[in-house]
Amino acid sequence: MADGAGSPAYLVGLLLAGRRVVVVGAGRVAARRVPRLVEAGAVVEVIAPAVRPDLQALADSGALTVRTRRYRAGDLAGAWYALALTDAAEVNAAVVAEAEAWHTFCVRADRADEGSAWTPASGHAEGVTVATITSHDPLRARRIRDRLVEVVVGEGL
Ligand SMILES: C[C@@]1(CC(=O)O)c2cc3[nH]c(cc4nc(cc5[nH]c(cc(n2)[C@H]1CCC(=O)O)[C@@](C)(CC(=O)O)[C@@H]5CCC(=O)O)C(CC(=O)O)=C4CCC(=O)O)c(CCC(=O)O)c3CC(=O)O
Ligand SMILES: NC(=O)C1=CN([C@@H]2O[C@H](COP(=O)(O)OP(=O)(O)OC[C@H]3O[C@@H](n4cnc5c(N)ncnc54)[C@H](O)[C@@H]3O)[C@@H](O)[C@H]2O)C=CC1
Repeated sequence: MADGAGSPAYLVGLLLAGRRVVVVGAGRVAARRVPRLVEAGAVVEVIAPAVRPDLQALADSGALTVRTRRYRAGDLAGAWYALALTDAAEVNAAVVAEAEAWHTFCVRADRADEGSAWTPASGHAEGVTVATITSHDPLRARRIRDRLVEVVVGEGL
């Protein structure tokens, strides 16, 4: 990458309301990201053999669908966006490969460069959404996000 080019990602705001999003894996990373997808109005399907209780509770409330089983080829059919968030590299690779075949943008949690989308650190304040992407430094992205939210609130921007 050229010096100063920054992250290779092109930042975009997806309007996901009513659109199918498939999340493979239902652990810690999924628990952080799935509520944001639900807030965006996405039609979320979570697929995993072991589902965290907070995600199961969201499913029980009708906010999303859970399939308590392993990922199978074909699960991404009709998805606009997908997230490969399992702790098994070969499964995440298979999900990304299926997403490529469908031309569905897909995050890969364990090896981000192998996916086709990245999750920014995002925040909301005063009717504004801020989002930050670094280059493989998520904790820095989180710090910058927190500061941007403070500035929006504190300075009334
Ligand atoms: C590139 C990206 C792609 C993507 O995943 O979308 C990615 C990738 C990876 N993250 C890894 C690790 C961690 N990520 C977090 C946290 C966050 N990660 C997020 C985003 C992104 N992470 C994408 C853009 C990031 C950017 O470049 O700016 C945030 C901002 C947003 C969100 O997740 O919602 C959220 C913080 C915001 C919040 O908290 O609000 C923590 C902390 C924690 O989990 O508590 C750890 C443990 C760190 C430690 O312990 O040091 C690993 C190694 C995995 C492994 O070891 O296998 C990879 C893999 C790789 O870089 O290839
Ligand atoms: N990108 C990021 O922000 C971060 C990425 N990671 C990485 O992301 C991955 C996931 O991390 P965690 O959520 O902490 O893991 P976790 O162990 O909490 O959850 C893993 C989930 O994957 C599911 N799973 C396993 N095999 C599956 C299969 N065949 N089909 C469908 N689901 C399957 C499990 O049932 C479980 O729900 C790990 O590789 C970890 O290193 C970790 C922290 C942050």
